[in-house]
Amino acid sequence: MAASTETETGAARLVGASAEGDDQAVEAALRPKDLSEFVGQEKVRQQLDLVLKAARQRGATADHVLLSGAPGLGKTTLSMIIAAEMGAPIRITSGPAIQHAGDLAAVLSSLQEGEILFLDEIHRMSRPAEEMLYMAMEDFRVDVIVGKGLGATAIPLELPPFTLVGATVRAGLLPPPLRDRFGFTAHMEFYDPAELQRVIHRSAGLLDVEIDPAGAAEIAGRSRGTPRIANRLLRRVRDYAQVRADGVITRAISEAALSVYEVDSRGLDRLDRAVLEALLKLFGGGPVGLSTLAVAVGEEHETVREVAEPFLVREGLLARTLRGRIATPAAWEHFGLAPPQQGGAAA
Ligand SMILES: Nc1ncnc2c1ncn2[C@@H]1O[C@H](COP(=O)(O)OP(=O)(O)OP(=O)(O)O)[C@@H](O)[C@H]1O
Ligand SMILES: [Mg+2]
Repeated sequence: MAASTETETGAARLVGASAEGDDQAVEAALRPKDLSEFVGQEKVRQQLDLVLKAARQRGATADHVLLSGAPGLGKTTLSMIIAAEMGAPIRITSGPAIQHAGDLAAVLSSLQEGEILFLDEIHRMSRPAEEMLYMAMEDFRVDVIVGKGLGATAIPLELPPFTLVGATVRAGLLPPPLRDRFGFTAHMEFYDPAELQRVIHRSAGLLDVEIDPAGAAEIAGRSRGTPRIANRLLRRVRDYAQVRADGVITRAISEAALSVYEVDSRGLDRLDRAVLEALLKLFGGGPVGLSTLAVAVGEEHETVREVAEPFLVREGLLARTLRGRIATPAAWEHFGLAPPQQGGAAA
C-alpha cells in the first residue's frame, strides 16, 4: 500500500514526523512519564484519566485502548504512561512483527495478569492474527490450532485479563470488528504552537539548555504541530547555540540555526519550498498536473505527493483539485508574492 502520510518516505528529513535511528535514545529520555507531564491533548488526557482511575478503583484491568494519530504525536509515549499509571508491566510489539496467528498466541499466552500489551501499527497485522485477537480481547481466550487438515484440532487456552493498547495512524484503517472491541479510542490531534512551546521548554530543561520564551516560540512555529519534530529542531538549535553563540537559545538564535537547516518560518523545508515555488513561479499558481510539477522540481511524483504535499495541504498552502494542483492565496503570501490578477496572466 502506498504511504498515505509522510511516514515512510519522509524518514530522513529534519521535519519528517517519523522516528529515525538517532532519535531513539534521546526520545526515550524526553518521554513524559505520567499523564500530568504529558503536554496538550486535553480531551484525551481527561478521558484516559477517568478510564484508568475507574479501573484502579475497581481493582480491575483497564479496558482496551486504541490510540490513533499521525506519527510523532505521542502514541508510544501514552502507552507507556498507561502502564505507569496502572502500575503494570508493558509488553511492546507491532503489527508487522506478528505475521502468523502463532506469533500472537505466543505473546498472549505469556502475558501476566493486568499486563499492558502495546501493539504498534496494529493495522498491519495479518488477517489470521487479527481474528485470534478478536477472541482474546473479548473473552481472554484463544484457540490454538494444532495439526493440519482433517487432523487439526483447536485447543482452547485461557488468558489472564490484560489491557491491549493498539496504535495506528488512522482508526479508519482498522476493520470495524477490531475497532469495536476497544473500550476507548483516543484521537490524537496535531498540537498548537502554545502546546509545542511547552513541550520545548520541558525538553530544554531535561537537556539542560537555557531557552527564552521567544526562542521556544520560534521553534514551536516551525515544528508542524508535532512534538517529535519540535524536540528534533530543539536539538539542532542547541548545537548552533553552543557552537556559534553562548549556548542560550533566543529568537535570533532559533531563526539563524533553522535557516542553516533550511526549515522556514512555517516549518517548510527545501523540498516543500521547491514544490510551492515551482507552482507559483513556473505555473502561475496552477492548476498544474502532479507529473508536470514533479518534473519541474526534479523529483519523483510519489515524492511530491507523499512527502511534500500532505503538509502543504494541511497548512492550506496547496490544494489538490480535479484539474491539478493549485496554490492558495496563503502560498503567494508566504513567498511575499502578489497573486496574479483575476483573469490575467501570472506575474
Ligand atoms: N504530549 C507530549 N508531551 C511531551 N512530549 C511529547 C508528547 N507527545 C510526544 N512527545 C515527544 O515526542 C516524541 C515522539 O513521541 P512518540 O514516540 O510517543 O510518538 P508516536 O505517536 O508513537 O510516533 P510513531 O507513530 O512514529 O510511533 C517522544 O520523544 C516524546 O518525548
Ligand atoms: Mg510510536
